[in-house]
Amino acid sequence: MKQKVAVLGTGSWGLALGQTLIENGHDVVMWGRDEAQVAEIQEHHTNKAYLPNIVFPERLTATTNMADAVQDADAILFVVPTKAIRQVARQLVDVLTTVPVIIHASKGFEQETHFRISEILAQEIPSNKRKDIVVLSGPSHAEEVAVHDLTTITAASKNEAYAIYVQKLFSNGYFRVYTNDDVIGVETGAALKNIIALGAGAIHGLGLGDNAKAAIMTRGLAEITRLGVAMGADPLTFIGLSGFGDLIVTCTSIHSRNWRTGDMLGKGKSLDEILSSMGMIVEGVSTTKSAYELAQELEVEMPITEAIYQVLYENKDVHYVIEEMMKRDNKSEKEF
Ligand SMILES: NC(=O)c1ccc[n+]([C@@H]2O[C@H](COP(=O)([O-])OP(=O)(O)OC[C@H]3O[C@@H](n4cnc5c(N)ncnc54)[C@H](O)[C@@H]3O)[C@@H](O)[C@H]2O)c1
Ligand SMILES: O=P(O)(O)OC[C@H](O)CO
Repeated sequence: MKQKVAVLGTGSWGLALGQTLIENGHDVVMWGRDEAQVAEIQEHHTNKAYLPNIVFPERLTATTNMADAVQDADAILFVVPTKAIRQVARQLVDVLTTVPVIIHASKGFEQETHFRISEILAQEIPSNKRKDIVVLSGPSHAEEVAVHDLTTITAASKNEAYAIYVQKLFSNGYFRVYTNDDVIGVETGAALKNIIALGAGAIHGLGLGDNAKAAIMTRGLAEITRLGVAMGADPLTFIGLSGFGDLIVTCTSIHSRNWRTGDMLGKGKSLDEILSSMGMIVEGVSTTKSAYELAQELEVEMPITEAIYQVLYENKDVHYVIEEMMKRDNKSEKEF
């Protein structure tokens, strides 16, 4: 059945998902705070800074007026950077006139509080003003979805009916959506893989070999699983799309902002220089800090995260942190 969906966020992922929904026959209005981005979508059906070669369908409209965007909405998709989720949710509550399904497709933890995104949304949007909150997450670069490259993704909710609602909303011939009931696992896998992608990029930038790439991905998955399980996730989720799947794509794709950031760090550029040239959100940088703090709080061993934290936040040299990691006490692969 045709649905009206408001997409909050006019970045690359919001646009690719908005286009997918339009192609599935739904009505979509995008909300963005950036007047220039909204005007470009309205007038030229493009966002040349984020998805340079894509012309979006004319039916994909955008506005800076949130009340207009969410009017009559059956579903509202949050796809702004994690740091903006709480503030955008507060703005939404003031203008909501329907009781929509809330979906989010962002990846990260709130700084300081370490809340997952669905937790922030549940705190800010009263339960009588919304239906369920569903997480949409998996190995999916906007650049590929926007040109209909085959993609698989997960819709996660404790309430199967709403996960199926989101599955049906987005599924089509190039976009296959699976359901999952492990919201914690899906959100933690999605957030934490960005840290490992920073490391995989750095390994590439340093000119290290394929063995090292395999090592960081495999041992990265081990520490993602350790922290995720300590936060209440099902360990099996981490061998699914939002764990292993997203880890592979983010650690190997040239489209990954996190991988590219790591690559440039490995080549000796400074973090400030890299982030200002990127012009797009690199969630792994703030997630590294949250995960480092969470690991200490929950007493979980995360040597790769710790090493990346030291490079990003303590100005340690990449070669030095790799050497220190390799010198750690011998251990069994099965130690958890
Ligand atoms: N790009 C992808 O391929 C992709 C895929 C899956 C998930 N994600 C996740 O989706 C989220 C958004 O990523 P993106 O790639 O679309 O980012 P982006 O950098 O391409 O765009 C971010 C958008 O958010 C807007 N924005 C920034 N701060 C804001 C604020 N305070 N209030 C309102 N809007 C604000 C920007 O103007 C921009 O339109 C991230 O959490 C990212 O990890 C991205
Ligand atoms: O470009 P990245 O590194 O933010 O990754 C985007 C998506 O999370 C990949 O699934």
